[in-house]
Amino acid sequence: MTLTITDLSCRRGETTVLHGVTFAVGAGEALVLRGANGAGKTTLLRTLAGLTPPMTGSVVPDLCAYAAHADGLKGQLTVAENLTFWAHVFGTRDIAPAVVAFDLAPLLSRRVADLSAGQKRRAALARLPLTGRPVWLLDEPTVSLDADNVARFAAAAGAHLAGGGSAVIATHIDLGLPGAATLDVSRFAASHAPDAHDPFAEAVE
Ligand SMILES: Nc1ncnc2c1ncn2[C@@H]1O[C@H](COP(=O)(O)OP(=O)(O)OP(=O)(O)O)[C@@H](O)[C@H]1O
Repeated sequence: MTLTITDLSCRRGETTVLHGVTFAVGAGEALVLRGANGAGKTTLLRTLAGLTPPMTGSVVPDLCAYAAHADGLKGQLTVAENLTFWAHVFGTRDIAPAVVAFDLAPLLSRRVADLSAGQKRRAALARLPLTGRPVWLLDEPTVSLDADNVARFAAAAGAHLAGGGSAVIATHIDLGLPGAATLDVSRFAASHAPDAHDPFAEAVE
């Protein structure tokens, strides 16, 4: 499965942030998004995930599992209850491989609200394989993780790729994923693109 994105324009609020985004990510491949703070990495991921409709181009949210900045877990439920709920939603049965991959066994009976930031992050990331979806969209997935858990996450992402999945990742650290390509979203900055409605735009440039 190849995720092919052509001439995508992405907005945040009323503002067009990215214009003409074009890339492809094949099975087994990862694309690392680069760009300064505010360049539009989160905006692109949210658009790919279907949370914000694109202004031009199209996306396929049903192929994608999105791990956002926010963990999105139910604080009053335990880790086991959160993962079981998630597995049920996506029709997967067995949470055990995800529990092992993210070392969650000691935390299964703990309420998510009582966990540390890194523990919450591990529980949130463990939902990715439970979706069964081929494209992982990851927004700074390693924030709050210690070195051992960064390595665990990199191994889980590597296993996902080895199994024919793909990933689009905004990250400032090198996860060491083999063959990962990079895309600097700044090249698609809408403010750099001529405005089709502004006859003077090209003259100004
Ligand atoms: N809710 C919002 N409404 C309007 N504009 C927003 C909103 N959230 C972010 N923006 C703006 O959209 C632009 C792109 O932000 P985005 O979060 O996609 O950048 P980013 O590359 O992910 O940045 P960072 O590296 O800081 O996480 C920025 O100019 C930002 O100020």
